Amino acid sequence: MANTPSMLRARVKLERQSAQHRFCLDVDCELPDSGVTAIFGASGSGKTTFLRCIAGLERPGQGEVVVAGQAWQQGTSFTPAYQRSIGYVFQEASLFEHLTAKGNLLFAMKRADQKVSDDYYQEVISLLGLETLLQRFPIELSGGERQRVAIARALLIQPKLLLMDEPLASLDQARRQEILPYLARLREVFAIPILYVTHSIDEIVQLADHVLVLQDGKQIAEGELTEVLSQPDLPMFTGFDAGTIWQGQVIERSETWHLAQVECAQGVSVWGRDTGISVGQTLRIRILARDVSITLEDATASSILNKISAKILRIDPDLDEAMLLVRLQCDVLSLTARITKRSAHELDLSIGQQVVAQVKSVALVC
Ligand SMILES: Nc1ncnc2c1ncn2[C@@H]1O[C@H](COP(=O)(O)OP(=O)(O)OP(=O)(O)O)[C@@H](O)[C@H]1O
Repeated sequence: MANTPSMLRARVKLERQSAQHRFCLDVDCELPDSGVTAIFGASGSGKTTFLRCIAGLERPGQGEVVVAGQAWQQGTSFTPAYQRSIGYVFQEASLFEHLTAKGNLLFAMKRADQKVSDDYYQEVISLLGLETLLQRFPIELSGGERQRVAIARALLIQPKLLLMDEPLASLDQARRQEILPYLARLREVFAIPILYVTHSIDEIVQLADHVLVLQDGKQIAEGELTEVLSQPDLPMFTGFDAGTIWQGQVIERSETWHLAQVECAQGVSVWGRDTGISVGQTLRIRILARDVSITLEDATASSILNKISAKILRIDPDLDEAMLLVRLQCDVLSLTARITKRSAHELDLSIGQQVVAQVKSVALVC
């Protein structure tokens, strides 16, 4: 079969057997060769093992790994890890402690397949905001700064593929928020495909274009971000975490109220908390079903700012016996409301009914 150079092809089967435990990874997927693909799943589902197979750090019994038209594993041929053009960023930035940040970067550049141009070096330094950190030793850097150096180091290898294994997991919430914009810019500026392992749905929403979901070593979903995160039958996106993702453009900011308005479809917009984003910028917003309520008519005296006309498409059971998931259509957008069975009964909700969905602005971050 001819390889499709535009896709990242990964078919890996690997079995681990110990006295107490058997684990089998069985993944067969074609991922986009650009943008960020999030590898998502519970602890122990095989995310790191999958990444290690792509990197050549594990040798699956059966497998095919083709990246940018190059077969790294196929039939009996297996390219060792050091010959694969990969940048790998781990949970903890493992920098050489005896070298400055710059020394660590120069060391990586020697490993690059091609000479690193001054322009590329400067672009990486400025993208990760490292100008003032270059002369410091790792011990003099914060966790977030160390991780930024580690990401720069991975980029300076000029890899064909960037693997990131929970790069923010060792950082506190403030440091994560500090690094996320760098990662978002990295996705925009460099055309390197990124496989990004994470447990965090928020990180996926902010960064990923594509998602691969693993459970017990098997892929249970794969596809475009909004499509996968809206699947009602995936256990990790149901119940308390059920939600929908809307993408839109900031059309107004209110400095008085610290709110921003995002238009997500013709005539469908929501107000959320303003984080300083500019008018005209596009962003994704995750609307959790538990932050959406339903009324039969537009209640004028309400604390809720977002009232959206909607039609009921489906009413599904929830993991919690007391709750229901009401699937709504708002123009071309879908939305889910998580309400009690009692409310659905008292409002006498039915499929096809026209209602008003109320979305709490306080729950939305723009
Ligand atoms: N070196 C090893 N030897 C034996 N079993 C291992 C080894 N590393 C991982 N495993 C097992 O393989 C399975 C997959 O582990 P893996 O680290 O890939 O999961 P993960 O989804 O990345 O988990 P986490 O989110 O906790 O990092 C688990 O059952 C784990 O216990």
